Amino acid sequence: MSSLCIQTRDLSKVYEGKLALNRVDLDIRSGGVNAIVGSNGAGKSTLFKVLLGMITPSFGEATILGCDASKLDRSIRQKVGYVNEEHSLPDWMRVDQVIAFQRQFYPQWDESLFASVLGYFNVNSKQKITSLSRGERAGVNLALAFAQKPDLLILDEPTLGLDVIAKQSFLEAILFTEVNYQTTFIYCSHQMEEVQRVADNLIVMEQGQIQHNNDPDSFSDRVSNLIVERFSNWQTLREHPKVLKINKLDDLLHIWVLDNDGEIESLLASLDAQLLNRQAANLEQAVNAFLTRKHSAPKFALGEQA
Ligand SMILES: Nc1ncnc2c1ncn2[C@@H]1O[C@H](COP(=O)(O)OP(=O)(O)OP(=O)(O)O)[C@@H](O)[C@H]1O
Repeated sequence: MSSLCIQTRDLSKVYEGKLALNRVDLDIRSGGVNAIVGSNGAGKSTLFKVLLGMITPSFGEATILGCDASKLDRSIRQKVGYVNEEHSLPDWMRVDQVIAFQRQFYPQWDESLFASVLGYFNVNSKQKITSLSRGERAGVNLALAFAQKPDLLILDEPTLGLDVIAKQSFLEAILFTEVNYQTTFIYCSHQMEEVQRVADNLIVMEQGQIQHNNDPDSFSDRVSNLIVERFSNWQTLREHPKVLKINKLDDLLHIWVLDNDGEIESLLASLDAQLLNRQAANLEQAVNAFLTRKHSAPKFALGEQA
């Protein structure tokens, strides 16, 4: 059995009365690619910041590579890479100066890995960081993180702003590094096709809690789509805890159900609704339906009457 690279118990973070992490118990095994998905504000970045010792939890515990996250020493920090969503870099430096600066802190620094990742971006090493485009800045940041050859690489929305080719290369770099250097990846993304392609494990966060921590297929298997003819009081189904979302399509309703055990079918029969089809969800549909359930929404959607 492989060891755990992350373990949290009862981990909670409250910001000025706002609960961002709600008693999170999370185990992540060493090795493999772990994708974290969740709505905006679900607590993904907060979780990363606690794990990296950048903020202190309100209560509970977090361990990273066997060490208390609030007491990480240099030897552990050298084994952990982090790329934040802003791709923050020292704007006043040139690219080659940033490389020289970073390299000295990482004994495992791999120049050829740096060059391979950065090779997908048209970056001149004499350029000032401030002159880089958003995608180029992301490219430099990712190349720096990969070149450190960390045991654990945490990436917060790494592909935001990358073009299609750069995105593809980034995914290939993840797979290459994972296989060749046994790096554990934890990255959050809103792009399900990416997650489908690279993730061995899927962590779904909702309102500061972990709702799934297992392989992506087992999550898709939990969601099914019941297609029924539209009936008069269908809106009442929206309140059912197993109903994630209902789409109206012409005279049909697509009812997305979590952990379907036949209860919704029985309910439909009692309402004289005709079930036309039952379909399995793919990963994108499953995540989309799941996150709709508790997603913030205005009292009246755009175009609806108050
Ligand atoms: N410094 C802060 N002060 C107050 N509230 C905060 C602070 N940082 C985050 N929050 C709140 O905590 C919650 C979780 O935020 P977090 O950034 O962790 O979410 P996220 O899942 O990373 O979201 P996104 O996908 O939009 O990046 C949000 O409701 C956010 O408004």
